[in-house]
Amino acid sequence: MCEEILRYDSVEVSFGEKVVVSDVSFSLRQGEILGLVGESGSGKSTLIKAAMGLLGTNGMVTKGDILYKEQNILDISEKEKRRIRGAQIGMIFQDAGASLCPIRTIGEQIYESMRAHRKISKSEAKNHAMELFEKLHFKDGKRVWDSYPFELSGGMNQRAGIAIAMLMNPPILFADEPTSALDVTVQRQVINEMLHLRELFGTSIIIVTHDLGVVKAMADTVLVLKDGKKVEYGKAEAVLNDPQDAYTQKLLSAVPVLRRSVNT
Ligand SMILES: Nc1ncnc2c1ncn2[C@@H]1O[C@H](COP(=O)(O)OP(=O)(O)OP(=O)(O)O)[C@@H](O)[C@H]1O
Repeated sequence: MCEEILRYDSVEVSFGEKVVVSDVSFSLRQGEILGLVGESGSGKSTLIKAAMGLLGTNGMVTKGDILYKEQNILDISEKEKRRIRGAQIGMIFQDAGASLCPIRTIGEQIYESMRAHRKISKSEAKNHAMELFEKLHFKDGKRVWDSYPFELSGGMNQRAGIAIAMLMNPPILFADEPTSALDVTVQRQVINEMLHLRELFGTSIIIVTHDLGVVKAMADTVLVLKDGKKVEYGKAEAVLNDPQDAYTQKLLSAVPVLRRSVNT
């Protein structure tokens, strides 16, 4: 069995007085893909933002622990948190294209995000990016490097966003609805790319989605959230094929067909 890399222990998150996530526990092993599902507002994003220290001014973890490699990351300084974000825990969002700066090329943005964590020259950053682009089967990596986000398709921007998140080779990747803004073909491509990253680097991934088709295609384990509480948690096969909870059964009734595949 692979080593445990992340553990949530009875985590409660509140915004002001309002508790939005309560008593959630789970663990993530090296190379594991965990699907975090539930309807809108169930607390999926809040749960992952809690580990990143990105709950904003009125949000905080009010109970429990979040352990990264056995260290409680709720106790560490803001400086240490910044060191973990990006380099240890990478993140990709629903619309990576929108979070890219529109007036700077992808290459400039890659260089800047790498330089924030280590001393590196622009040509070293470029070489590193080209290697990863190649591993991810980008057809024309040099063009992506030189392009502004508006010069690339939405799908290509999203793939570039994943590559940027992976350039520091973080052991954990949080992917928050990474495919929901994409059409089916690119969605498939992005799913395959994340599976490929896990194969190449042993990356552990938490994928937040309301789409159980994506979970079916990717996840080893599934955690179902409802109103901030865990309603079901276990091996993907068991949760998806034999859901015990009525809420999971309801979610499962609207699954589009998307089979597991590693071909690009
Ligand atoms: N900054 C905030 N201040 C106050 N309440 C918040 C804040 N962020 C989230 N919430 C509340 O926390 C709850 C969980 O929200 P969250 O965004 O985590 O849900 P989600 O499952 O990720 O939803 P979606 O699928 O729509 O992204 C919601 O009731 C939401 O209104």
